[in-house]
Amino acid sequence: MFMYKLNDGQQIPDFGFGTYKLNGRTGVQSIVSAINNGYTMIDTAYNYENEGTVGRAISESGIDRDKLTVTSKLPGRYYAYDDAITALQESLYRAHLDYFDLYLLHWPNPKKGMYVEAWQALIDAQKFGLVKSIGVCNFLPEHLEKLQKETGILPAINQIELHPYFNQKSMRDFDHDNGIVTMDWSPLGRASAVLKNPLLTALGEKYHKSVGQIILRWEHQLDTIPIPKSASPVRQRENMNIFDFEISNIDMEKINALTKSDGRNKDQDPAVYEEF
Ligand SMILES: NC(=O)C1=CN([C@@H]2O[C@H](COP(=O)(O)OP(=O)(O)OC[C@H]3O[C@@H](n4cnc5c(N)ncnc54)[C@H](OP(=O)(O)O)[C@@H]3O)[C@@H](O)[C@H]2O)C=CC1
Ligand SMILES: O=C(O)C(=O)[C@@H](O)[C@H](O)C(=O)CO
Repeated sequence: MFMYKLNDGQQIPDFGFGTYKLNGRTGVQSIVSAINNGYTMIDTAYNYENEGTVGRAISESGIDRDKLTVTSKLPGRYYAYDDAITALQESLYRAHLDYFDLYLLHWPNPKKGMYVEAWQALIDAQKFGLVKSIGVCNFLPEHLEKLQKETGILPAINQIELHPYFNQKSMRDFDHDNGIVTMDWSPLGRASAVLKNPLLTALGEKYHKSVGQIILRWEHQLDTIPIPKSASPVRQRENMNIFDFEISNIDMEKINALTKSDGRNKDQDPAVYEEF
């Protein structure tokens, strides 16, 4: 597995596992299965209310902690400095972990205007050793520029919605030009219509792969990190099995052309959408 080198010197895998909606005992079983299937990076969030589920799965899997990259996220209601530090400590407590490999601001929530204060808390949390790397989700160029201007420190990761119907070319370019690695949420479009797209279906037949594998391979070749979620051990294995083929440049361009300006799954435009 390829490792991305982050702007703070840390390294993270080029593929991960999403856990939104994996909760409780069945969630533990799915996450243990993902770890046994070879996933080494796990994405959770305070707001998924499953950091405990993730922690339990890590312990039941028996894997060494240092073989895993574990990510969690700070919800917008805790963006005041002291609240952010307390929430991060609570996240760690719930997950039964001493540190996160990566901790992200979950949404910029620009109307609330507190993401710089929260970012300062993450900068300090990294110094305290609570987290190895710090990043953001759903940040637009103007939000990143503000972090740079006011703290001098840019995120290591920007986790954004990315799939063939919303390929985020300009945001990817901005991240790349600023040394930020792009990670893809809902990389399979949350199993929406994209999985039935005729071009992707035809490419699946051409490369002898499923539509999901075509999409995830395309995201890999865009130099981004997909983190597909699946409760099913069979689909977990399917989703990881993308490292034995290569999509041609011409076919990459065809997939790139599927993007739509209104292609977001749920109309969550971070310029206006707020989540706490
Ligand atoms: N930072 C942010 O703001 C956000 C972060 N995230 C993170 O990104 C992760 C991934 O995104 P998510 O929204 O879950 O969506 P995904 O694009 O990963 O899609 C998950 C859905 O696809 C199905 N699925 C998985 N594999 C396949 C396959 N090979 N063929 C067909 N269907 C499949 C799953 O069903 P089944 O489980 O039955 O296999 C599930 O319904 C999240 O779990 C979360 O960790 C997500 C949204 C926002
Ligand atoms: O899943 C997440 O990380 C989110 O940020 C949510 O917004 C999620 O995308 C959602 O759909 C909530 O309704």
